[in-house]
Amino acid sequence: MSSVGVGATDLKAYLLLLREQLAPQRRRFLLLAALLLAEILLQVSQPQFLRYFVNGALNRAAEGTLLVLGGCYLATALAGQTAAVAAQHCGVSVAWNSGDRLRARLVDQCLRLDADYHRRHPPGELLDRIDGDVTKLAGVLSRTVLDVVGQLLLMICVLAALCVLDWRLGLLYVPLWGASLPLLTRGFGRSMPELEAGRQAGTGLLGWLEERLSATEDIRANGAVPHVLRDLGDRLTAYTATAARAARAAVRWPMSVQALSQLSFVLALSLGTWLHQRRELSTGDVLAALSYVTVLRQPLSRITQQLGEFEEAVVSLRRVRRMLARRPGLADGTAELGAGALPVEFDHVTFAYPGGGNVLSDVSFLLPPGRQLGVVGRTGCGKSTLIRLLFRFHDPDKGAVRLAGHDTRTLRLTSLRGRVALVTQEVHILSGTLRDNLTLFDPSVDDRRVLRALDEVGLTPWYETLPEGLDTPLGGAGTGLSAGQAQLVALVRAWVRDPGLVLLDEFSSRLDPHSEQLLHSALRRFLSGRTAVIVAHRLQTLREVDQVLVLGESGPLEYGPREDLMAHPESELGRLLRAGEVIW
Ligand SMILES: Nc1ncnc2c1ncn2[C@@H]1O[C@H](COP(=O)(O)OP(=O)(O)OP(=O)(O)O)[C@@H](O)[C@H]1O
Repeated sequence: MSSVGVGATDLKAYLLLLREQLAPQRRRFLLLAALLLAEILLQVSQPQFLRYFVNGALNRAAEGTLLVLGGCYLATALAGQTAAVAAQHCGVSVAWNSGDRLRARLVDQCLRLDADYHRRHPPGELLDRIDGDVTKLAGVLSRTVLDVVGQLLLMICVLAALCVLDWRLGLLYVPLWGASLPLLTRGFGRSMPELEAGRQAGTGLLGWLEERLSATEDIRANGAVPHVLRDLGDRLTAYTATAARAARAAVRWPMSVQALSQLSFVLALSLGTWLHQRRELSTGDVLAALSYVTVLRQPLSRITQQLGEFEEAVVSLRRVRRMLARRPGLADGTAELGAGALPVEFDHVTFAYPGGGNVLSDVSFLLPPGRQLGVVGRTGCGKSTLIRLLFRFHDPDKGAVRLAGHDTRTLRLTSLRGRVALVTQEVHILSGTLRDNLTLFDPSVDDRRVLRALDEVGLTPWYETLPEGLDTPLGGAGTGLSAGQAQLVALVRAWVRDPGLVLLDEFSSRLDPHSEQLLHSALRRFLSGRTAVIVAHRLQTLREVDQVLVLGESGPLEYGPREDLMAHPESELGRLLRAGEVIW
């Protein structure tokens, strides 16, 4: 998509989004249109009352007539203001509703996009799209079309009223304002490249800030605060330069339009005075003409403002569309997984990350349902990658990963991830109650099931200290959890979902020996009757498994029943144990 100017594609996309977002709130949108129309009609009628009032006063009209005219003038002014405020209120509510719907769509899309997309777009960047871009877009979605059409209508009505007042006023203003329209369209879209660069720079800065702020502890612990601040200074300098260019580009165009509207007022004053001196216009007519010319300034400034906002919104629209158009790298399948423990098969699987060498080469194993496999090997040999393939964060380059006989590429992702639980050492505690954190906001999960899972994992004594039980707030300003407790909470999350395959990736690395002891007895109960693949760095974890796969740098080194491998002095597993690669 071109980034220069506002093109037909942008307008088409805007109208499509407009229809999509406004269809569910058609009534409110029509009310907004009616209010804007009322505001315009009241604005056009107001100078007429002024004109008749002044002419009447100068021609000694009856007091009653003057009172009625004055009252009408005030009433139209008041009604016009009321319509403007009501339109503002209605416009904001239409904007918020359409904005919220769009935000929900983007969050849904974000949650579906694959790990690779998230790796390249940090949360700060995504936030800027979900909130910053949508806020800009929502504003113009509700009002731009109505405002531009309404202001053009106002312009036509005012020009007609000027023509009726005196043909010479019409002769001056119709061509003058007619010429202003090409000025508007000529300037429109010119500042797009600068605006786009400004938005992109802002997004990049937010992504950078989010990354650094989430690494606060590491930065402080390593004394890196001054380096981070210096880097921030450099980035802010670059950002300010780009943002200033965007701001300058945005004001160039409205300024030329403003100059035109000032000129038109001076011309009205001169022509009106001249005609008045020649007694061809009454004082009331001159005042009405000046009043109309003042009103006439509004359409230009409102249209330029709306079009300026529209330009910014088009930048946001392009970014939002790019995000919505992004298809997850992994195509969804259609097959569903049944209930019960799932057999797992790796069939000559080879995998490399983009741009890298093979991480897994020709890995094969078959794990019957209800059995547990321990995966061991040196750091970086691909253990977590094997787990990620099972959860279908990635697809193998060669071979197939099968669950219950289905190639994972053919499975519906929601079915796969509903039946497979992944517990890693990275546990995110979300702002919400303990219940929310354990059920991940699924209201259908019964409290008794949650309490039983807490008990199985040995968290009951901790749970009993919580002031509000399952309603205790966690995360944010709520109760904090130690890293070990957080890992146990992650295990409860998995337990509550009753998975047919459990993937554990160094999940017990942050537990003290006592908690680890408790966890392992809980784990035995949890894994009984379920299939599990466990990345193990400790002998105690290995004791939970039936089979062991030893991975080496150039592929699988060994695969077989744990007891056989451990008993065999020449086995790879025995060598790893002796070398301390697996901790006793
Ligand atoms: N998202 C990624 N993109 C590119 N390369 C990656 C990615 N994730 C991991 N790697 C690389 O793949 C290799 C295997 O990583 P993996 O995390 O699977 O190893 P591991 O055996 O689990 O290591 P550890 O025992 O340290 O957890 C490493 O060389 C790593 O640098």
